[in-house]
Amino acid sequence: MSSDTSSQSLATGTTVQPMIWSSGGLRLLDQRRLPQATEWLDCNSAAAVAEAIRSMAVRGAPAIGIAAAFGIVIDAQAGRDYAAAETVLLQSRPTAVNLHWALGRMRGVFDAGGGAGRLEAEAQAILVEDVTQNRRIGEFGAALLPQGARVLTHCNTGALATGGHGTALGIVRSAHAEGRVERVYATETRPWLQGARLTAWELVQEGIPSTLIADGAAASLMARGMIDAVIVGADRIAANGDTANKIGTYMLACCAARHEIPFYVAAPSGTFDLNTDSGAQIPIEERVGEELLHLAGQRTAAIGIEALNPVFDVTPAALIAAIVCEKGVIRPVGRSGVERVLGLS
Ligand SMILES: CSC[C@H]1O[C@H](OP(=O)(O)O)[C@H](O)[C@@H]1O
Repeated sequence: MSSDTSSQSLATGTTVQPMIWSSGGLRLLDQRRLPQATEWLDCNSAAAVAEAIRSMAVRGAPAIGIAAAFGIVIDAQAGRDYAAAETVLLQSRPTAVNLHWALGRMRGVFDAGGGAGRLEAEAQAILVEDVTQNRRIGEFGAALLPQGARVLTHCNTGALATGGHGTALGIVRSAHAEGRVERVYATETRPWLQGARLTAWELVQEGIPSTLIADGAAASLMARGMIDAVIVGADRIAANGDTANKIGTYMLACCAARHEIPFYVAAPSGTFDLNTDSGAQIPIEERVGEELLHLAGQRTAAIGIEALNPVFDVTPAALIAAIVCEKGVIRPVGRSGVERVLGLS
């Protein structure tokens, strides 16, 4: 394990790692336990990886895709049925298109006759490429920020949500390294608290000046002139630039527009779904209401109240100042810009 770990950390070049691959098994940092505890889940089947994704032990669009790719490798090495592994992984969560994108790459290797060894190489390539892409996103995104930027971000888009470095939080990391960031305001991101538990943990570890705020406080900070830019991640970007991301993102985009604050989306090209014309067709995951009625395992809501728990929403392209991907900055945001920057026109 230690040799694999060191080789992997050398490969990805990041300190915070949501997963460690050792031939025949995938170790996942259980993000449900952070920041209070650092516990690892050992997954020895595609089904176990799928359950880890479904239960959000591992989460974040790129990280979901990478974990699923290794789930395919585990079952291939064990001689289990390829289609069964692919199906159980595809069914784990509906919104993040990176899951479909990564499994599509693995399917391509398999259909071309690739065995377990080639599949393992493809999964490792997806992981290493993701970190490289995130660093490019960081460079492109940092250049958009003013000196002394005060940035608001939502959910967790850091190393924990990717193969390393992060997307929106990757821009923050890169901009901070250039001395461009004065402070990061992280929303707590109810109900799963990715901001309070995960983003805050990453920012504190990196020594980046940061402040946690309630989700409902974001608009007033904008109104008080405390925010220079909003940067969020994405789970699926439609062909016209409409973007699905953590619930509450659309609200932030509306408030940013009201206060003429640039609203940026950061995502690798594997988050774009050109088969989906607009945000109206993006499947939005609804999770059990129990997640809303409880906090840290304690019931908080009145007994008898019903709960509605969509965990993503869609921000129309018109509210997005730019989408930053590893191939460049898409601005204005629309179908032609998406196709041009992705090299499709
Ligand atoms: C780097 S994309 C991370 C993306 O995924 C999060 O959702 P979840 O924590 O439910 O997987 C959120 O939408 C982030 O923007």
